[in-house]
Amino acid sequence: MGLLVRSLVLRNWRNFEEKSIDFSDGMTILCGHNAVGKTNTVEALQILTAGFSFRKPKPSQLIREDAASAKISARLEGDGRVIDVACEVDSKRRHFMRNGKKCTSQDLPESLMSVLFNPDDLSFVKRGASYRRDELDGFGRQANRGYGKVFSAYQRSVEQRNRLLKEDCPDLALLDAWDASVALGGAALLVARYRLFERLRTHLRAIYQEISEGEQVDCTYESSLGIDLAGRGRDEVCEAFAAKLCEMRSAELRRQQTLVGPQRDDLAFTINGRDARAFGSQGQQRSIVLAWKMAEVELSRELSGETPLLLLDDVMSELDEGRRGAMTRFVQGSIQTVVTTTNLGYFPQELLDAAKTVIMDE
Ligand SMILES: Nc1ncnc2c1ncn2[C@@H]1O[C@H](COP(=O)(O)OP(=O)(O)OP(=O)(O)O)[C@@H](O)[C@H]1O
Repeated sequence: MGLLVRSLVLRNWRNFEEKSIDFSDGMTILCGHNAVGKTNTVEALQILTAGFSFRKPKPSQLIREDAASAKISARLEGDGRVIDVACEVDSKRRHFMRNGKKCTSQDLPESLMSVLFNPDDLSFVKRGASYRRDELDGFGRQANRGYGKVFSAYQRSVEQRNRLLKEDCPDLALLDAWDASVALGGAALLVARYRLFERLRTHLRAIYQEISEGEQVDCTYESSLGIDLAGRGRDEVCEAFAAKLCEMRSAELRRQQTLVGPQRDDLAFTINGRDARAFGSQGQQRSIVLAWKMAEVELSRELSGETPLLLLDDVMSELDEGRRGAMTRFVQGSIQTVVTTTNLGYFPQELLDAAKTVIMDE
């Protein structure tokens, strides 16, 4: 089964002064009333595995009110290995450690990746494009350290180019230089992102068909460069990007921002050939996100050779019986899962018998 999270310790973390939790190899259910700290616990697990939090908090928000710093740590065990990961937070930044030595957030997923599914994800198909891009990039950053570096470098170039575009009279020679840098970095990100997308898409199609009794889902990557990225290498994409920046120059000067590139792309889903956003029922759209998360689990396994940690934050109550059943069957396969709920009634007895339940109303 690979590495598993054995235990978690939270100190001055959000609403917790001091809290320790031990996890089972299979499913651990964190059950408790609203605001008891279930999501805060899941967030700590995500930070110690993925290296980031879906809430995108400032460091100070992670520290318990009236405390100066916070610390979370987890012990990972499996296949004869023991790895201790930790994150200390002060008011300005987070400091990561693996086996007592300093490391970066990008080092953590090399030990164990995680896939998180929460109620906000249920509108994955319908929400703004940035939500879908974040999902893809968040997965990419875990799957490959290089992805994170390429992503951050591109983001910095675009920010600097945007700053220049916002000046009263931008220096056009300098803008040319930024165009070259943005096209180069953007092409690297696009090629990496598209490769990841293609592999997720393959799993998505197969899983969706299984959970929806034969309906066909598909997903396309919509590039703001107006090109099909399939089969294109970095040089070709860089050339297309540079040409597009030339074409867009007057519009970008007018609008004072970079209007094309990975930060403008989107994913679009179809069900049996029809646009899932416009025509899909709420249930079908939820099946897409369920299948997408399962696809991330499968691809994590493929890429890292380890089964990721699955974090299901309060989603069981949001799924209808059929989809809850699909999720239940999926987690009954060998994957360590941490689930939060306010109500154990959403879980079949068979699952409750096999799971470890941690009551958090303290
Ligand atoms: N830095 C902090 N210091 C103190 N309390 C905090 C801090 N950050 C968050 N909290 C509090 O933690 C509490 C628990 O939040 P959490 O989101 O984990 O709840 P939950 O158990 O998942 O609840 P629900 O079932 O409603 O989703 C909230 O009341 C929140 O205000």
